[in-house]
Amino acid sequence: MGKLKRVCVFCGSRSGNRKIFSDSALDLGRELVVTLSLCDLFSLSLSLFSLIQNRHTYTHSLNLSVNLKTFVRVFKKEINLQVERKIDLVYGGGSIGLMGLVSQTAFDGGCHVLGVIPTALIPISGHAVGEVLIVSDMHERKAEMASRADAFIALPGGYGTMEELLEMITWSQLGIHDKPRKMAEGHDHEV
Ligand SMILES: C/C(=C\CNc1ncnc2c1ncn2[C@@H]1O[C@H](COP(=O)(O)O)[C@@H](O)[C@H]1O)CO
Repeated sequence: MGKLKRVCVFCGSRSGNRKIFSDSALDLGRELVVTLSLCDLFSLSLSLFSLIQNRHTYTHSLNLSVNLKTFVRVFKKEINLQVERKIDLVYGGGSIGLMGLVSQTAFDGGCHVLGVIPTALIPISGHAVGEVLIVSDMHERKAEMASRADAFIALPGGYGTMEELLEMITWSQLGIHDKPRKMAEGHDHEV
């Protein structure tokens, strides 16, 4: 499978009564962003340097300047790979409940956020961040979300979340798509 560019997140329109629910929404938002801390950068640089040192100890008689050049080249390449890992989000729109938490976190971290919302829900869904796609009904919404995402993740939620996830699983069973699905309900269930 190629690199994930955009994931569709189904999640509660409320935050639920357990801290783990909102924590999982915040964690997922951060995972989409992935910004390395200085500490991450430092440990990554150390491990890369020692890797290159070890490799070159066998081939050259420990030529430090060669190793440093190689280190800088590999480090730059590796850093770009890591820092540029932004995965875009498509979700049900609005700012209520877990939907608000995951979308705001991804948006603040620089991910593109697309909320797909039926006209009738706009008045009860709160202000959305990012791009908003207004659709006529729930069926059109689901079709848009499904076609624009490379994978589906379900966070904790209620009947709405369950229904959306089950439909994606059913579509997969029917061969309508073969996109990965993952349910994160506090624990990690593969579905
Ligand atoms: C009825 C309530 C809020 C309605 N507002 C919604 N706005 C946007 N999207 C919604 C809304 N309600 C449900 N959805 C969709 O279903 C999923 C969440 O449903 P759940 O029952 O809360 O799990 C979500 O992924 C949306 O796509 C006040 O609760």
